[in-house]
Amino acid sequence: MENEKESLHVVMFPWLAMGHIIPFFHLSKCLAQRGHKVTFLSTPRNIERLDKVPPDLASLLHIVSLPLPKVSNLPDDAESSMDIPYQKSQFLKIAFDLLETPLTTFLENSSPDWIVYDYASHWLPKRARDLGISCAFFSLFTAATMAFFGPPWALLNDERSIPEDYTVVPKWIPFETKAVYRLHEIKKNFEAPADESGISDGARFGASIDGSDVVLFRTCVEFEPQWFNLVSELFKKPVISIGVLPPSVVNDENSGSSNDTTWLSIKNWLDKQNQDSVIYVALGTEATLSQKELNELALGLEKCGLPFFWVIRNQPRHKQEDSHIQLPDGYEDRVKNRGIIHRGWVPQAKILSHSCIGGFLTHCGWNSVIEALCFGRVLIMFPVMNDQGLNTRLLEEKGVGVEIPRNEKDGSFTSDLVAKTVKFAVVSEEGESLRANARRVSGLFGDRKRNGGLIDDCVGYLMENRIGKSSR
Ligand SMILES: O=c1ccn([C@@H]2O[C@H](COP(=O)(O)OP(=O)(O)O[C@H]3O[C@H](CO)[C@@H](O)[C@H](O)[C@H]3O)[C@@H](O)[C@H]2O)c(=O)[nH]1
Repeated sequence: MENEKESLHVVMFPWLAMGHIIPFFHLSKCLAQRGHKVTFLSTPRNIERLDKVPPDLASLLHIVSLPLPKVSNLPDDAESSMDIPYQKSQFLKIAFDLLETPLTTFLENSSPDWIVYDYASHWLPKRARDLGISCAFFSLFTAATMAFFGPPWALLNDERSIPEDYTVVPKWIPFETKAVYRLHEIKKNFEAPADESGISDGARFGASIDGSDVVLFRTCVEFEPQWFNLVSELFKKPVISIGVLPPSVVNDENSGSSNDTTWLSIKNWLDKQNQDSVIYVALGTEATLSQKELNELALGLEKCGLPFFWVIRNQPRHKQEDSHIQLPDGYEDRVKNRGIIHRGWVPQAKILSHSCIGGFLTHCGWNSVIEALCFGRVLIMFPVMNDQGLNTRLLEEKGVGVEIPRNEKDGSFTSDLVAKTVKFAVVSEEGESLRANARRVSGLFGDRKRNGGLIDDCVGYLMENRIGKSSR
């Protein structure tokens, strides 16, 4: 044990999506806070989008930029899923796969103890293993979602090939559950044909899990115990919960983040609203709406009569066909003072932490759900794609939110049902049990001590189980 280092060097390598880069960066800070060296790898434009490294962590947390190789059909400045329409995401994966060589060179030169990686880099475990580096696959998806996706053998063989296959409970789930996709949700996932990058997302997941030494989950085991036990069995390898990484909005106030001016003007409006009254509306960084869907959502918010703060993401600049999508004529004047439409990036966790927020109309991306439940906000659920439908089913079962009713096949919905669902969740007497459940769950999700303890345990595991434990 004489040569054993007392601290780790961990390399973090997320997929090129803000919903992945943000939690990888968050975990990086947690590791550095515990005295470990961390190298966070991403591409230049994504690195610019990150909050600054806190000065007290600068000596341990290093950001390294890997230029994204150019590929045809991918605009030069597109470096994350937020920059392109979903249908083009396979081209981003082609470029990402070309990072295999520069990443391997980096690993050869830096010899870290561990690399923590995401689902897209299916080639990474083999490269790391050849270099004697331990591999941790970091799941930014719930255990329920990962169990539904399946064990590596099912993923690698692309057991399911048509959307309908995903609307039934798979054979490897041994208990009753409603956690399946609706047809309209899974059809969206089929809009990015895998053959362009040569490998399906399922196979990427399969190889990433299969090649790992351990799977880390960003989840709360008490929230989904049955699912967590199931993934341990399905993956046939160590599976660890690192907790939910609750957002640290108080500390961020002093981080000098570029969001500060935006935040001050948003806070100014939020401060004027009554407690528990405002609907925060945001659909993450990837989901897009058709013109008809945008209209219905807008009219529903107008009809509900409650104050709202709606973040509308700038459509990807390269999505020509969407450039005409607009709010209904005169809408912003009609809802003026009661409804704020914000275009562009906002400090979402800070908004959700504000006491005026009475509910969150969300697409149910797992980061958004965690942020909302840390602050006990009831969910009005509007899943669009990816894992969002599966999250919605789990959250409905847990009684912390209600889904806006939609046609199962084509996803159509009405503004009247948007208004009715919002009012049910946020102000109705019948909705009180949902609100109480969401507040109760914040005791689990927002418990910093318990979540911090899980990171400590994870660090202990990484220290004990690195391949080159006593040789570096
Ligand atoms: O203006 C914005 C927009 C987003 N965010 C943050 O960006 C993250 C967005 O993540 P999420 O809510 O999970 O949505 P997506 O960006 O859509 O996330 C992708 O990644 C998630 C994690 O794998 C999946 O659950 C989603 O389905 C997938 O679309 C959250 O931390 C938000 O707080 C901001 O801070 N400000």
